[in-house]
Amino acid sequence: MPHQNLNTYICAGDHPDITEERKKATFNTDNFAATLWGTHEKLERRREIAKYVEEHPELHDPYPTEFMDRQESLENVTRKTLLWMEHAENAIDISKQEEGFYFGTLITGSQGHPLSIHLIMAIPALMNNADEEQLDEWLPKAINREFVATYSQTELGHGTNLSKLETTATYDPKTEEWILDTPTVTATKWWPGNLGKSANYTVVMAQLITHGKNYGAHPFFVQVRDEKTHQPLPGVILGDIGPKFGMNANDNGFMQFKKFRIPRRTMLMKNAQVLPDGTYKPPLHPKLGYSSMIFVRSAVVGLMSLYLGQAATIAIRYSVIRRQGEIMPNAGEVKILDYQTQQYRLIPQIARAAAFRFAGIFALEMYNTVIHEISKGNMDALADLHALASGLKAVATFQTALGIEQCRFACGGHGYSLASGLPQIYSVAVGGCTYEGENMVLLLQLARYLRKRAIEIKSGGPKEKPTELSEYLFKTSAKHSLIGTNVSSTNFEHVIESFEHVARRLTLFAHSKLEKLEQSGMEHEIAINQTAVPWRRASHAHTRVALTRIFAHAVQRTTDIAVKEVLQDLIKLYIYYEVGECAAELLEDGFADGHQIEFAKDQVLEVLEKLRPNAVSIVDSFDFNDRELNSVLGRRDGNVYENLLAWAKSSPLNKHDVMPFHHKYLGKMMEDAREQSKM
Ligand SMILES: CCCCCCCCCCCCCCCCCCCCCC(=O)SCCNC(=O)CCNC(=O)[C@H](O)C(C)(C)COP(=O)(O)OP(=O)(O)OC[C@H]1O[C@@H](n2cnc3c(N)ncnc32)[C@H](O)[C@@H]1OP(=O)(O)O
Ligand SMILES: Cc1cc2nc3c(=O)[nH]c(=O)nc-3n(C[C@H](O)[C@H](O)[C@H](O)COP(=O)(O)OP(=O)(O)OC[C@H]3O[C@@H](n4cnc5c(N)ncnc54)[C@H](O)[C@@H]3O)c2cc1C
Repeated sequence: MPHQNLNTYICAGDHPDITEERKKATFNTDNFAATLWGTHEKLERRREIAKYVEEHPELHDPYPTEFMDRQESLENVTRKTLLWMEHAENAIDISKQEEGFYFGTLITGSQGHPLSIHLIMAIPALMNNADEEQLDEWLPKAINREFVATYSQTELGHGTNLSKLETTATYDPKTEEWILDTPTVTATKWWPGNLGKSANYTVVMAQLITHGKNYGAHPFFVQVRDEKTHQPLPGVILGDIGPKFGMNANDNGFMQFKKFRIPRRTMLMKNAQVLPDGTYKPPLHPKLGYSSMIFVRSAVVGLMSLYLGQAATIAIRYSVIRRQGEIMPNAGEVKILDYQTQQYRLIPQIARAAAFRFAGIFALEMYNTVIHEISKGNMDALADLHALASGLKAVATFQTALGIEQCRFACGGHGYSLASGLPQIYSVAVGGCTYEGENMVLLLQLARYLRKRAIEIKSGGPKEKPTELSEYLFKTSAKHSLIGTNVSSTNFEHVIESFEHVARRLTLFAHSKLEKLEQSGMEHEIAINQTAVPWRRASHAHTRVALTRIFAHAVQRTTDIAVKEVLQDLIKLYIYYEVGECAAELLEDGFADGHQIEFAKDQVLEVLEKLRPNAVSIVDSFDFNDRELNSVLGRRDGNVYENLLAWAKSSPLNKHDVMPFHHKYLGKMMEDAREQSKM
């Protein structure tokens, strides 16, 4: 029997259709929100921070940013970023990263801001690559914002293949300086966020050459603009790369160096060093310089949960106030969420958002543990972390992008309007498929890891104790999948074991294909490329196992019984939906049969029906406020139509009833035509 008022958002003045939904909640939305955000205290802090932002109008946009041109939006977001920093001491506990991130997001929005890369990449890059003396010099200034830094790695000609970056840093022992140079057009740095106009310092990845030998790409910390005039320094050419698909409040830039000289100690020397005489000292691990990329990859998984959760919140709220068509003739128009197809499109997105939330927390915790171990000289877990972060980043960003598009489609015509907020969320989220390692490339990095495990399996077992998320690779499967034979609404172990079977089989399949090609005389690298598609499948399957295991642990740990019940419904949906996604792979070796796939599909429909009454309350539990959602369709009060009209009226085009150029063109055209017809 549903309880009254378990959804803590019920308010007078809300659209009656959305209030009716909230009254159906079977759980307390604050308790669910506390599970997602960590604790009740953290949830309370979110709300206090949001209230602070509401109460300070100077932190708001003067009018919708959708109506601004690029220069206006850059100026607006820069103004707000400064206010974010000024107000931080009053509004948040600045020692807590998540409070800073939330406060910043509420103020600056989702399209980027001038400190985006300074905070997300430049500071982590300094922390991971600068030695103690360098850190003492630069880190306090970076935190104090005495300069704005970015991270310049990608070039016009190369992004993925770091080994072929063309920017050079050639050491001159006579002056103890590096000479930075952009030898070709394709060596131009291209993409770094905030490099175009905002940043005056940057980490630069360049080929390190000393005594005539190239030691590969290494990080340098370089001043590129005058601290007073902000003009590019002589020998540095800088600019903005122009409008993009999204993130247009971010000035992604280009940069060229013309034999630009910088001191020896601008090379970041925590890992590798070059002595004054030019002697090169290699790092303990060749990939230590890539650590800040792993940080962002880990953080992006949680970020995707926010984007997908926001899109699902918008689409689900809208789907209960939008009425269109009838299910029973003459029974009145139904809420579009009552259509099974609408539920099938939207509710799995909530389940995925929850899965990415828990995986994001897991990945960042693992990152922190591994970096701590590295600081003690222990590199053992770096490869595991790189593999896991690569797989999770690739799968979460891809599925988030697809999921947001589903949410947009599900809102019909209004989803296509920027008033819905959905195109903006999509355009930002889909960037995650490319930045910080293109997804396919990252899945192939995970495949390298799986290949090593396949070799170990073939030679009798793991060389070292496998991680919790890879030990299944060394086990043997049951003869036949147990999907549907051990039906319990709360235990999905048998389904996860089926996913493990698929991942193990696809890994061994790709490996045996590779071996066969090699045995036929094909070179190893060519054979790797000839088996890349099977390896990609194995990587995706392995990541599915990780996502489901992490989700299942999180559900197990949940203590609030009513919340746990909803999470159990969500994981059930997540897991059986995934069975549908990998049905071909379960069937192709006969591990599962058609009845079992049919069973899983039925489970999806059954649990969708069960989740339907709780749908609004579940998205309410993500606890996004209207400022964060920036969506007329996703308004918490459900009053969509009058606000769509108000939004359209605020369009600058509607300042004039007649456009100033009307009589010059269309007016004249019609007038001329009328005159002519009289002749
Ligand atoms: C107030 C406070 C507020 C606080 C706020 C705090 C905020 C906090 C919240 C933050 C929210 C986030 C917001 C985001 C916003 C978006 C911003 C957008 C940013 C976008 C930035 C970028 O976009 S920046 C450029 C990234 N550009 C790449 O990402 C290139 C990819 N390209 C590669 O990454 C390499 O090119 C590639 C392929 C590995 C091959 O590298 P390669 O050729 O050197 O290596 P090989 O493939 O030959 O592999 C040789 C062996 O190295 C192993 N290995 C390789 N990598 C390894 C590694 N990392 N660690 C360990 N091991 C590694 C491998 O596993 C092999 O191991 P083995 O031999 O044992 O198999
Ligand atoms: C919004 C955004 C923000 C960014 N911010 C920054 C930043 O702050 N700093 C920075 O330095 N860079 C930044 N970048 C650049 C980004 O990191 C690169 O675009 C990304 O790493 C991909 O590299 P690429 O563009 O060279 O793509 P490519 O490598 O050229 O990829 C093109 C295609 O080739 C395929 N491909 C490439 N190599 C392989 C391979 N080995 N095997 C199989 N397929 C392959 C890819 O899968 C893809 O399909 C940003 C990019 C975006 C979109």
